[in-house]
Amino acid sequence: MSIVKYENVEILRKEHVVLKSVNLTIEPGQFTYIIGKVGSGKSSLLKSMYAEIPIESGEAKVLEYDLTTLKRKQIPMLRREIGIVFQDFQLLTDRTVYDNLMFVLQATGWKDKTEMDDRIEEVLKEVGMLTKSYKMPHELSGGEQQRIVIARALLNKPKLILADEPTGNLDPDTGEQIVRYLHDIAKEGTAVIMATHNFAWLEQFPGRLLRCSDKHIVEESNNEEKLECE
Ligand SMILES: Nc1ncnc2c1ncn2[C@@H]1O[C@H](COP(=O)(O)OP(=O)(O)OP(=O)(O)O)[C@@H](O)[C@H]1O
Repeated sequence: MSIVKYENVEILRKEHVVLKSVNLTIEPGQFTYIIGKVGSGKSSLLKSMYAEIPIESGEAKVLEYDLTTLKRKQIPMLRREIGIVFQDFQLLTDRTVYDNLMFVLQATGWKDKTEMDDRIEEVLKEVGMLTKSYKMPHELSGGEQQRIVIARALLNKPKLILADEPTGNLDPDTGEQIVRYLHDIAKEGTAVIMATHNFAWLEQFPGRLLRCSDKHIVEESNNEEKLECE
């Protein structure tokens, strides 16, 4: 089963067409970059995938959910299966890393305390942040916070991760580490879609390249071998 299947989709923001005739299929384990100018629709495309923006026309499926008929009460179920790494979903500043992660587990129906602790430990280990679980977010650097955001996105073993400019505010080395984590996650079978302005990453972390341009999604390359950048 494809992770995302869009056919002839149109995406509007306040009655203004942002993207049209979007035909896009994302398969498990695919690592996809979305590039394009400021305001070209990268975030809007990703937001449509977690039902933040409605799909006005066309056919759109994400995992087993049909976005065109999705009921409001199904949205949390869909989001539980997607890891979201977005500026709009920062860590809660009033609680520790551990409590941030626990909050998500509780909100998504986990009950067994030992299982919850084990899962928190696993995801923190995965992003190299095991020793930071009792830190408050403000005690962490931007890169460390972003790693925790990724750990949080991994909690429910998502089949899809949507990341919007995950390296935006980071220095190049820390940014590289973040892309490396996401790329490794894709190698283990999770589809990752990452909007970015910096597609130089492609050299180091091969993937599929889509461009938002002139209200369309253009496939620049679908070759996961090492690619030449512009
Ligand atoms: N909340 C909103 N309400 C109405 N229009 C919006 C909203 N957010 C974005 N838009 C419009 O939708 C279009 C696409 O914006 P979007 O944020 O998807 O672009 P982007 O490619 O992600 O840009 P950036 O590189 O700046 O993140 C722009 O014309 C923008 O003005």
